[in-house]
Amino acid sequence: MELTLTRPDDWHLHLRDGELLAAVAPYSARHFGRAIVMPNLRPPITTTAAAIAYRESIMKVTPADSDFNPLMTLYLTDTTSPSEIKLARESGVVYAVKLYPAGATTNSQDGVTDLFGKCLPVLQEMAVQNMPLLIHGEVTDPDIDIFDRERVFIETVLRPLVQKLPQLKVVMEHITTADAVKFVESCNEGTIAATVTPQHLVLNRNALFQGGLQPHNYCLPVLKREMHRKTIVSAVTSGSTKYFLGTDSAPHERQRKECSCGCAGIFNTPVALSLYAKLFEEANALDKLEAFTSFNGPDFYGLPRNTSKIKLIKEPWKVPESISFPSGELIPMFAGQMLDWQAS
Ligand SMILES: NC(=O)N[C@@H](CC(=O)O)C(=O)O
Ligand SMILES: [Zn+2]
Ligand SMILES: [Zn+2]
Repeated sequence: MELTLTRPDDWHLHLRDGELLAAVAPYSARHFGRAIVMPNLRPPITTTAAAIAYRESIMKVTPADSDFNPLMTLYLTDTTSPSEIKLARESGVVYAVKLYPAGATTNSQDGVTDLFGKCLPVLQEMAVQNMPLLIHGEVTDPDIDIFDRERVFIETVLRPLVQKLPQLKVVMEHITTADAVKFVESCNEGTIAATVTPQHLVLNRNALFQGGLQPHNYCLPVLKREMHRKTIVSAVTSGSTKYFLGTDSAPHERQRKECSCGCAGIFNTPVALSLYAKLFEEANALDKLEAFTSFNGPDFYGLPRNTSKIKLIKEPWKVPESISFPSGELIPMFAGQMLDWQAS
């Protein structure tokens, strides 16, 4: 079997910098037309000037024969100014602003400590500039069970935010719960949307402990119960335009995953399209795959859909065991396993 799709975009991607950037960028450029590039570097990308410089370093390692277009984001802090949002909009390079609650995930230590107390003027300016807010939607209170942090964030931050600023475009990134699906369904189309990763569609939390601790299945928000996975699968395969592809591919060098306190993040770019296709096939919804991978994202961002195509062929292939780069190696999601769909 063979499918031809409009070239997909990745609306949530970590490209990192330095050697890691050079190692992973070609994998994204091979399959995706554009990607929303996350700003959680050290130091984070908090200004338009830094975003422009970061984009140049991505372009330097993008293969010459690809027209991969990185769409940049700014990292929201307690001190981001409304004028920075104006600069970002005028740059034509920055397409969104990312909210990391301080302490919620990898490199979020410079994130926001009090969204309504510190960031309202910036959020208002974003609504005026039609600049989407992308959210890592988890509370950081250590007393809240880690499996409940998304649900509590929806109740305490997201719903009040949408009520206060109904004009602001919001993407709830990497949704993991039935609560998130219910929230997105209750909101206006075109204003609130969600990205969904391959891992949250094909794995539940058992995958963290299958036969022993599995660090390469560890990401944030952490995998949830099967009930949540099933609800997310139904939502994305329903044909709703509110959901779109965002891999959240988040590479960490092998030793930083396989150690006594491993980093959160799954390097899934090499297998992402393959897994999305498998999932839609199993749900008997292959006819809805292209909207999820290639239409809903650009439509939400108000950008043109890609014009070039990509082929997905149902032919078994083996995921590499590891991918080396000069100072280390990366273990991709499903390393060494056989998958059905191949993208080319
Ligand atoms: N998803 C992850 O587990 N990690 C991401 C950060 C994020 O997207 O939350 C990373 O940058 O490593
Ligand atoms: Zn996140
Ligand atoms: Zn991410």
